[in-house]
Amino acid sequence: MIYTLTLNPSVDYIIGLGQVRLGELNRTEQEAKFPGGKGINVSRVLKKMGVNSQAIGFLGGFTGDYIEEYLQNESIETDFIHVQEDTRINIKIKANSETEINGMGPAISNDDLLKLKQKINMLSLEDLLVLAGSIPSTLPNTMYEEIVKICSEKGVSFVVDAEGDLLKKVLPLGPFLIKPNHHELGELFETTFSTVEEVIPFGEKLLKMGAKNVIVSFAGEGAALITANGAYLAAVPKGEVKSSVGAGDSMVAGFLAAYEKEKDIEKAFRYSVASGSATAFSLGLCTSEKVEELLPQVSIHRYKRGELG
Ligand SMILES: Nc1ncnc2c1ncn2[C@@H]1O[C@H](COP(=O)(O)OP(=O)(O)O)[C@@H](O)[C@H]1O
Ligand SMILES: O=P(O)(O)OC[C@H]1O[C@](O)(COP(=O)(O)O)[C@@H](O)[C@@H]1O
Repeated sequence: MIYTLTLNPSVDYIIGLGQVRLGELNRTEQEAKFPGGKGINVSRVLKKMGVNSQAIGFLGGFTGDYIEEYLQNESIETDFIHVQEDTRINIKIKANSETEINGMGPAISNDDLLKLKQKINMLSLEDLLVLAGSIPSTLPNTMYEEIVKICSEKGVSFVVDAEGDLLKKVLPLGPFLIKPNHHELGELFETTFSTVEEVIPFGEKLLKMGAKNVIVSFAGEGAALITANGAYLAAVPKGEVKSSVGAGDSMVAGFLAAYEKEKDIEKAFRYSVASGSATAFSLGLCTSEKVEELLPQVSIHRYKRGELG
């Protein structure tokens, strides 16, 4: 069974307007609300692809109720721990560019934390845990490390989609997959990238640090998959971006759904990219039909060393 852990879920409030004028009254021209948070998005896209998962983490207040009900209406299994304060609301502004304001999240008590660890302790060898997104500001930033240590003792495979130290610290324990975007990868190594090829040596460093498979996304510019058996580059489909919120999470879900079915890493990468773009071209997450439609437009080639010139 796949479990997705969202320590800091959100209601994503997406607003569209021509231009944002700071310090003035702005009115929206378009708005939408969705349950959000990286693990929750992974569970929702997995479901669309016919793969069941259980969504776990912390939810609280009216925003937490909204998320739980939404997931239950989509027949997604949930087992959240309920906390006192409200789950956060993340604001996504789509004007001439995309701006995000993500909340810090509710307080989590020691009791709640203990309940979560008990839940993780019940996972077994056949399970896979996706740890995705930020952690509420009251939790120690060793949180992922602690959870991953439990997984590693129990032989549970795990995937991590998180930034900075949260990601770095879990690498020695051997995540099956990590998916930084090019900004996050750049921050890890204190550098910047201008082409997708440039990320490959840094993906290889992450393999040496312990990751088994690394996908680096580069928004509309392409994506790279780096594995012990070689690296692949993907050109992403062209289209109109409606909202890229959840595109990265859709890549993780697309990869896992396809890998679960055929255990073919290159095919899984193709699905991953098609799923990311299908979400970017939608308001909300992708549908499986949109992913299938985009698949032929994802061209993948094996990267040959020296290609960089
Ligand atoms: N402008 C775009 N055109 C086509 N696909 C896109 C575009 N922006 C994002 N995507 C798709 O979404 C994936 C993830 O986007 P990215 O912005 O790199 O990740 P994240 O959402 O994690 O920041 C990309 O690999 C691609 O498949
Ligand atoms: O936990 P974080 O890092 O604040 O991110 C949470 C946000 O990321 C999302 O999961 C979207 O992530 P991606 O666009 O990277 O796929 C939103 O639903 C949510 O608002």
